[in-house]
Amino acid sequence: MRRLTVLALGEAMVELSASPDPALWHLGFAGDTLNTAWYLRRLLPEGQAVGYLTRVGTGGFSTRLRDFIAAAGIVTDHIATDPAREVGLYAIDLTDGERSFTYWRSASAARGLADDAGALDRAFAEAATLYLSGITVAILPPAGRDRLAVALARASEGGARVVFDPNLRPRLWEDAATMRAQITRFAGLSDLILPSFDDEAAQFGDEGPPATIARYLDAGAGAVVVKAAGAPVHYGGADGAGVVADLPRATPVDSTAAGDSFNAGYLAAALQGQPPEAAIRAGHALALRVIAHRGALVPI
Ligand SMILES: O=C(O)C(=O)C[C@H](O)[C@H](O)COP(=O)(O)O
Repeated sequence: MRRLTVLALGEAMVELSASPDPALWHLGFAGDTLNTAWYLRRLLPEGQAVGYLTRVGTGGFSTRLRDFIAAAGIVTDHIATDPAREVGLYAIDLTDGERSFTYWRSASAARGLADDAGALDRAFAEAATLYLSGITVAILPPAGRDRLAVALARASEGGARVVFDPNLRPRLWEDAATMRAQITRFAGLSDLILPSFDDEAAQFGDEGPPATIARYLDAGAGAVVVKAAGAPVHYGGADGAGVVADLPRATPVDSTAAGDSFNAGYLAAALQGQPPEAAIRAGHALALRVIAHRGALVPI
């Protein structure tokens, strides 16, 4: 038995989200893979441990972030410290409930999360499922991406399952061609990919969700579930193929973390043995609750 049911890896940041009073901003903590880990911790049974792997600094905000993750019940043993750097920050701007982000993260400690190959191997050996995103890869220097790919391939050979959300953020990448090449590379190392159709269409030119599925299966992914913001969800690959069409829709208060929470709902259901269609419904139901509130992490 591996100690961790899921180990998520990536960057957690200080989050500023607007409040009804325009002069007041709410300060929280979030980051795409942390959001998924946070919801997973709430959805999985007590005995199934969820861990988070990142790097933080030594200052007050870093300490508070680490305490926040621990207080959520997430295992923090794989959070390393960089005495020379600090955690990043992002703010959510809302236009009719649709979110856009402003980042201050270019020198964050998390950019070094793959600096130590031995630490990656030791952490990955403890986890049954490894969860990462395109943002996890985007923030790394080229050598970090290579170390991460090697460690994931080794873990996969050792029996770990790799789950990847491409979470395409062109602004975080040096250029679009590198983004597409690296996303395709990490997709090829993954057992399950959870892309969002609008982003995939914009960056890869996919004509419909079946094209997204075909492209990622061609890249070497095991299975693909294409999120679609309330439109029918298509899935294909090793777990079977189909479309879930009759999903309820809602107007978001804040769409932040819709995708991250869908992933948590999907994974929690799949880890309890649910088939893809039931897992998709569980993911969608959680995302609907999350977009009814401001900020990425909302009480459920
Ligand atoms: O952009 C980043 O680096 C972040 O991690 C900030 C956000 O918390 C997530 O990106 C939300 O993700 P969505 O589910 O796509 O709304």
